[in-house]
Amino acid sequence: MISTVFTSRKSKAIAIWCGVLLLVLCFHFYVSYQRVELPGIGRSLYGDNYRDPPPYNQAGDAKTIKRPTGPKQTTPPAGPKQLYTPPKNEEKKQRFPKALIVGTGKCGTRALIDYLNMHPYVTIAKREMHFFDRDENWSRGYNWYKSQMPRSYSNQMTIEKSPSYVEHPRTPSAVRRMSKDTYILWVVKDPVVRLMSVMALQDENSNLRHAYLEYSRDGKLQIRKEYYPLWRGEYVIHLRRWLRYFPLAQIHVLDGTDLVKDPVTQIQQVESFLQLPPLLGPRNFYFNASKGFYCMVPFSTTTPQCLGSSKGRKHPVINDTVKTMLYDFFRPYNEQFFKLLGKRFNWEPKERV
Ligand SMILES: Nc1ncnc2c1ncn2[C@@H]1O[C@H](COP(=O)(O)OS(=O)(=O)O)[C@@H](OP(=O)(O)O)[C@H]1O
Repeated sequence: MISTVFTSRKSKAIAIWCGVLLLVLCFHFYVSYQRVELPGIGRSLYGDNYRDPPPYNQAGDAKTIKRPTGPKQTTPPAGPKQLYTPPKNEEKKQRFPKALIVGTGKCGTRALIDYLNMHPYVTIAKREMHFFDRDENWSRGYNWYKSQMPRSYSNQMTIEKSPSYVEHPRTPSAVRRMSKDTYILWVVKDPVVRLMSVMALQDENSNLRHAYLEYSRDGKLQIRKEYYPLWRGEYVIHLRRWLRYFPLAQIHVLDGTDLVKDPVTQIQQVESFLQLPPLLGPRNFYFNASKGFYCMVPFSTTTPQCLGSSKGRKHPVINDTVKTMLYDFFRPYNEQFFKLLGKRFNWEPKERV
């Protein structure tokens, strides 16, 4: 019967066209499915909740910036260039940072600035400037500091990070002199975990690995209170100093462990604090299982970019007695810190520190 239907040449041509049409339709549905549904890195570059960014608000009224809502976009939006629009008739120039990542070292400061660097409205200083905390740089003056900054448009935000700003006594007043509107970003971590991150830098067999311990006169093992890395983890001391110059609302404190585990939530909170258009999302992060950390996926690529091998080191293992001593040592500082901050972090003894 089929052979009788396709006997004429016209019928054969129609059958071929129908076949081709069916193939095209199948291909189209397959591609759309890939863009919208597939999790992870293989999906479309712009397949998430992307909406056109709201205008960037220089004056900084957070209420005018709305998060994207509504159904998922099914067609890919415009390319990365359209995520950012420079102001008309304006030349790029060097500007003071509008936001500073002030510390604390080993808590995830590099991850934070590199994540923020994916934001089209952000430009970052290419290195740690140590302007406020190192005398040789400080003596060069504010204009020198500005001359080290990248060129940017007025609707972009320059950000610099130096991980010891937070503890240096000069920094809060000197930053205020630069601009009282500077946004302060501060990454902290469970101070015991942070200490182990510092200790990981020491050679495994070196005595320095235990430099935070000492023996008392009567031969008891105790915490060496004046050890500098311990003092850096006494966050409340540093926060008190900053609060003499900046209101708490201008200081965003985040837990570096949360940044490792859930960078999307953390970076979106930072975006909101900085009053940047809400652009960063799951599309910008890829979990690298072998590293155990998220890597970045900037808008311009689908290739994940991970932090260097100096980040994410193996921490030394400490026995339970020493662990308890350390947690007991930090607990009062932590409690005062949480009280002053008005929020708590989960900094209780854990398996791996
Ligand atoms: N995505 C990603 N990849 C790798 N590492 C990450 C990431 N996010 C946060 N971290 C954590 O960053 C810790 C290093 O902190 P800092 O960048 O502040 O260190 S430094 O003071 O600038 O040297 C580093 O500490 P260690 O694990 O002790 O090496 C990491 O835990």
